[in-house]
Amino acid sequence: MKYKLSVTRSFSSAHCLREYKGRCENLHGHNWKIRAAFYGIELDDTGVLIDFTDIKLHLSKIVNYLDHKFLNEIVPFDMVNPTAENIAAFVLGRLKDIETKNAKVCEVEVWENELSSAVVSM
Ligand SMILES: Nc1nc2c(c(=O)[nH]1)N=C([C@H](O)[C@H](O)COP(=O)(O)OP(=O)(O)OP(=O)(O)O)CN2
Ligand SMILES: [Zn+2]
Repeated sequence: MKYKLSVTRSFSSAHCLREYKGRCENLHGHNWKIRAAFYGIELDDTGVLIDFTDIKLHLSKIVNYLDHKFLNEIVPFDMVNPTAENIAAFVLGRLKDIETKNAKVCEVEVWENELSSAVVSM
């Protein structure tokens, strides 16, 4: 069997898309939502793949870094366009810090709004 756990957080921040031909090149904001998923096949002795609390804590730290910021001014988005795709990839990379023997980060989904999201997966 395979197990997949998800934790979701939200934050608000502003961005503008460089080289974008349209209104999104102008400064604007979103109420972003992020879902991070871990997968694995082996549970520990307590029946847990990875503690939701560990994911929540780490995801909250990442979200705090992004919250109420102008994303284009903070690393890595001072160099990399702050698209939903690039934000998802950034969060996925940071979540590798809490991977365990049993649980690996497999997917991050970032919503710009209720209707549009980007998913990056391993
Ligand atoms: N593949 C991607 N496409 C776009 C991204 C992105 O991150 N990845 N980002 C944008 C802009 O951020 C833009 O703000 C999105 O605009 P839009 O889709 O028009 O949505 P709005 O939140 O502005 O609301 P609407 O009311 O639906 O216009 C563009 N594309
Ligand atoms: Zn936008």
